Amino acid sequence: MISHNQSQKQCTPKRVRHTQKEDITMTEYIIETKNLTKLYHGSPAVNQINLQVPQCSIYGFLGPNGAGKSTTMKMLLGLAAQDKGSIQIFGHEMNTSNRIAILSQVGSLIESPSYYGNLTGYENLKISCTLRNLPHSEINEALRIVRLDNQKHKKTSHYSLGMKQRLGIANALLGKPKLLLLDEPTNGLDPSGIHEMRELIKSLPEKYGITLMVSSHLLAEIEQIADNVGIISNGKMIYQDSLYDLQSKNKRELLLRTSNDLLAYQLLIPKYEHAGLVHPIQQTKEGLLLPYEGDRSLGLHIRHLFENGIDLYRIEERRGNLEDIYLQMVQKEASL
Ligand SMILES: Nc1ncnc2c1ncn2[C@@H]1O[C@H](COP(=O)(O)OP(=O)(O)OP(=O)(O)O)[C@@H](O)[C@H]1O
Repeated sequence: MISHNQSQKQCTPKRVRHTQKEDITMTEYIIETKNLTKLYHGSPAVNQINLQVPQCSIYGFLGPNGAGKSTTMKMLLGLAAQDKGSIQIFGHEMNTSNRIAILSQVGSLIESPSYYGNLTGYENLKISCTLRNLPHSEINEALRIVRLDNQKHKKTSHYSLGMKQRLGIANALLGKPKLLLLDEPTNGLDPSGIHEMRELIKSLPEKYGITLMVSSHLLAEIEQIADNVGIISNGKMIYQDSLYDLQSKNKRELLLRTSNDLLAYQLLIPKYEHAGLVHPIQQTKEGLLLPYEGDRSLGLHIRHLFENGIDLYRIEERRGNLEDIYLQMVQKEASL
């Protein structure tokens, strides 16, 4: 059973700002790699990455297909040998003598789990406990955390894909790990399965003090669960910071809907062109998209429109599309 202590909130997720490295001690990173590199046939699948996963966070490891996410996770789990660089987990540099002890506190779901279909979820976990020399008493609590306790006596051949994935997480939770590595855990799930998985992942740091590293090729997925983000492309880490910092890269804009958008455009454009901006206003189906303005200059614009007989129906603050920023980063790396 996940112990009483572990069920209590042990830590709150830290939103570490990587721009303030001087404030961060080494032990605040539960995983830290230095120049971690993996070569396949002489070319790097993972190229000198310095991963920094803060304790009690959900670290979203984002990158397109083939970027090197699985290879990185496999190296962290000792399933693939690195060619260069070092891995530190729980503050200890991994080597042949401490690897097993460190990894005994790490749970993972790397590939789609396979089960004995004619056995129940409970029986499958029982086998896993026996093989890993873990007490069977942990099984019920792990099943409860992933909300499969009502389905534990069903054969796994009758489980949905979402249930199989959650059983995989229950299996990873056996042994009460402090760290969980999940490789694309929502792959192939339907919207309700994705929602359940997302809620489960989000609950783990606060409720059970578990740090998670979760990979995905979908920014929208990572955006909904992660505190910190690492973006990998072509084997290289091209961005690593808090999700908040990534989101703040989004430029703010204002959407204006007026009684006469064309005239409003003609009235406002000279004000921006005087300031030297090129194509500052976009005419869209929804209205005019303007650069973000402070209260005073926005007030002047509104008065100008009003004095020219234009009614203002709506002003909304908009953020640019984070997906575009992500794609630009990835495409820039791919073109180098
Ligand atoms: N065993 C292997 N032998 C040779 N090349 C490999 C091997 N495993 C992975 N690669 C290559 O390494 C690169 C990174 O693959 P990896 O599976 O780590 O990417 P990924 O980001 O996890 O992608 P996906 O989202 O598609 O799973 C790819 O070019 C892949 O073809």
